[in-house]
Amino acid sequence: MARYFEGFDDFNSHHLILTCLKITEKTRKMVASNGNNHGISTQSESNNYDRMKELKAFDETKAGVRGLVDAGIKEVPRIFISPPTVDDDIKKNLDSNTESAKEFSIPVIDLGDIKKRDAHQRKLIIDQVINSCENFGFFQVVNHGVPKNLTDGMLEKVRLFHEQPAEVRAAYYSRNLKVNCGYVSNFDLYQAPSANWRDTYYCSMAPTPPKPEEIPTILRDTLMEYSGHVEKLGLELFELISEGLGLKPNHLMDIDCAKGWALLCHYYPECPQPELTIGTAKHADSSFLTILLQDNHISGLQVLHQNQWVDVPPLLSNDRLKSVEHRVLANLENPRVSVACFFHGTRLEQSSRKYGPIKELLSESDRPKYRETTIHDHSGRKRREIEETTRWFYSPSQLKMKVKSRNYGSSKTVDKSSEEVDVEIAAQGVIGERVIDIFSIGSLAVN
Ligand SMILES: O=C(O)CCC(=O)C(=O)O
Ligand SMILES: [Fe+2]
Repeated sequence: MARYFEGFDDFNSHHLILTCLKITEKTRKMVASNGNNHGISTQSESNNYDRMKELKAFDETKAGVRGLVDAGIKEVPRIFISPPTVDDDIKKNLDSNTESAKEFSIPVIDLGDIKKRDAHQRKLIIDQVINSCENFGFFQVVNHGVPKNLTDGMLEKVRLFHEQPAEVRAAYYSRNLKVNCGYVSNFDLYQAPSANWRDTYYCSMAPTPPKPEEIPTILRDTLMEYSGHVEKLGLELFELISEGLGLKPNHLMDIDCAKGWALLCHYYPECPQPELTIGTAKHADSSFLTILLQDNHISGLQVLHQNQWVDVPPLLSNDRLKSVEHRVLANLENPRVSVACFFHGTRLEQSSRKYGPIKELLSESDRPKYRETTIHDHSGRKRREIEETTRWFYSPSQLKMKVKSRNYGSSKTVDKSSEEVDVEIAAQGVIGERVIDIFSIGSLAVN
């Protein structure tokens, strides 16, 4: 461990370029001469493992996972190795072409000319959206109105950003997520049980858009153009989903679901031992809606459906009223790129808007199951506490609670009265958690 990062002792912002170059050279030589992992411990070198120190050393390179791969790493460093309790099915599912997984395929919805469709045709599309959301939690859309040259261009620019020399990327590296835009490897590097094989450029687009000069030149124009299109698509989907729920078309917009949103430009470098780590660990998005543009060539995205990991082939997609679990596998051969657009609502501390069950959907027999909460309260520390204790999934159509334990091993569905649910949630200290499930409408992948 010490050897690889030694040269970073004198690392500071004034000497950023010089130092990075020096270390990269030094590391290359070391890899060439030793053929080892630059001193970062791997599975085969388990003695003297100081995880926190290694995380910090990795973070301080500001070069991300791409930097490790460029330095010629041959084994996955231990900080990236997924503990078997969290994802011990990774290896098994690297080949998800199992018979059971093949039974399912992701619904594909054609949104073409939605504005020009008559009421009957529009209703058919809305039904498809709502059914896919309820039954699958994820769907792909085609004819979504985002031009192909723009989606291709966006993916290419993201790739170029992450493949710039390390010293150029390092200038954007920031773990201070209060800044509008930045580059970072693993937002939760110091909290997660293992690091993801992934780097990210992120940009918060609303409610306060970035100043163009805040965005790296290599991404600037394409990112701004793409974000205009993806926002339009998001608003369209919020409208369809509102209508599908039997609400006014602008209901979800009126409650500010589209008011705050961010773009995450992910890059998954090729990985020497993909069976030991994961690109993105299993999770459910906490946004109201996620629109995901994924790589045209490299697969890896999988959605959990009826306890099976189902591949999401490169194409355009989405979910409803439950936030489906998904993950991205690491892969041996080539880097993978994706752009996730999260409509997360107003997360600002000062925003007092509260979210809870949609009142119009409640009735005498369908009473509220959760108390109201603000997005700010719901996210951050509470979110982590929730993940460490219990995950709750609520599908209003089924009126059932799904309880998932942290070790992902057990899952059961139970019917509860609202009083029982409140008591149980209060006991866990996660009051108000329903905001995820009622509004976390899901993920939409675009190609
Ligand atoms: O890269 C992907 O395809 C998925 C990323 C993702 O799930 C996320 O950012 O929440
Ligand atoms: Fe996600």
